[in-house]
Amino acid sequence: MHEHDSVLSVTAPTSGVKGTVQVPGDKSISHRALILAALSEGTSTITGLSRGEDPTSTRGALSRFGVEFVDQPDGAVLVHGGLRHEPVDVLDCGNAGTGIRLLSGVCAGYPGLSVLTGDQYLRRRPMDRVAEPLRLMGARVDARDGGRLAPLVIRGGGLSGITYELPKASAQVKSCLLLAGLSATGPTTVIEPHPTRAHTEEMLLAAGARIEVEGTAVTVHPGPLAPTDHAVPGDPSQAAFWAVAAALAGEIELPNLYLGFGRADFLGILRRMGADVQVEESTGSVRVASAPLRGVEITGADVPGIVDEIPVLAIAAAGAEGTTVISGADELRVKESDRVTSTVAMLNAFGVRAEERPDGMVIHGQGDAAFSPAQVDSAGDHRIAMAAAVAAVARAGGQSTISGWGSVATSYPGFVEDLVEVSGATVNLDP
Ligand SMILES: O=C(O)C1=C[C@@H](OP(=O)(O)O)[C@@H](O)[C@H](O)C1
Ligand SMILES: C=C(OP(=O)(O)O)C(=O)O
Repeated sequence: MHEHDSVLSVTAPTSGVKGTVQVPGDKSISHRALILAALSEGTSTITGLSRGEDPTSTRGALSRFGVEFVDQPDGAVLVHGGLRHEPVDVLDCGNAGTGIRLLSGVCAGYPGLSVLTGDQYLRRRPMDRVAEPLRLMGARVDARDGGRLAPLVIRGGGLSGITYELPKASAQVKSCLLLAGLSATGPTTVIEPHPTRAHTEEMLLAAGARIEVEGTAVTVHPGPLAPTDHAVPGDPSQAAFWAVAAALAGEIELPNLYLGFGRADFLGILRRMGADVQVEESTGSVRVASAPLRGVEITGADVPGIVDEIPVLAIAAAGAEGTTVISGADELRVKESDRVTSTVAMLNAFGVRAEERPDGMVIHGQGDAAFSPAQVDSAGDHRIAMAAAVAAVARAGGQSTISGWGSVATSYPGFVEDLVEVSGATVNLDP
């Protein structure tokens, strides 16, 4: 896997953005579709799968268990599921936090030895959040740095169900424990401090698992999964880049998005800022058009629903009138980069005044005033890179450069093509 060090130069026209973008298949749902299909005995079909490097790493990891994936000419993927043997090699999860944490649950449930690792960014992210509860279920889990960092070594099997209160809201940790719970003795209950995206419990239910949801408690009962056909809808967190570009300068249509629980809250934030947002729930279509924006307050209860969209929402805040204060967002510090630091550094590079706080940031919006063209370092983080590209085409005249552009391939390999299509920007990619 590359080290994500290419440089994108973007020279923005002054006409803003216009058009329709079909964003890639949802990354969260793609990881889960691959995992659930792999866990069921029989053949599942996945359509609309994200071709980003993150889900592709999950697919590669599952193939180490003997799961077969067959690409069809029409883009669908057939999955001949069933974990046939312990993984024959290290599971390289690449850049994907979702991949390594969900797969840890799978490995804990499988009676064999698994080693999970990832790239330099993933190896800095906390894994004790899954290691500790998996140990409580009876898995033997060891990891670097006193059990905190990947590589992780898991000796799975023989699990007992537990009731576990998550110390922090995390759909990844919830999902890890629910997946492990499929092969435990007795039920496993996960209690969340704030509700998070519900893909795992919804998709497990569709695959025949016994799932109970009561308030913020989700319980899974052990049992086999049935092969299922998964149609992956468009990724709302990728649509957020175009929604912010449109809110600042233009108009964009975004068809076929997942707008279910915990994923579309950025649209509510953009509305609160004053953007013109139209949603057609039945088709998952969203249309966003520019309007004068104003600063908003974002607090801890908002964060799980917009956790991945904050870097690009910060660009909207930078182009708004007034101050935006984001608090309760300390989880941003343990993503692909420290997104409090990298988002503030990106804003400052564009000439926008913004300061870090321990659990968030303060952004001094500059209303209609243009941003300065910038040299931005993505810090190896796809969302920082794409948010910077949005700032460049929506508000910064002249040429901006974004280093570490290669990280975008983890989630949105076709981003540059879509950027050129809707903005008419002149781009140059220096590998
Ligand atoms: O479950 C998921 O698919 C995800 C959960 C979130 O992470 P946390 O669970 O760490 O909050 C999110 O940031 C990530 O991009 C995808
Ligand atoms: C945090 C993200 O992903 P992950 O945790 O899967 O690396 C993301 O896509 O913004």
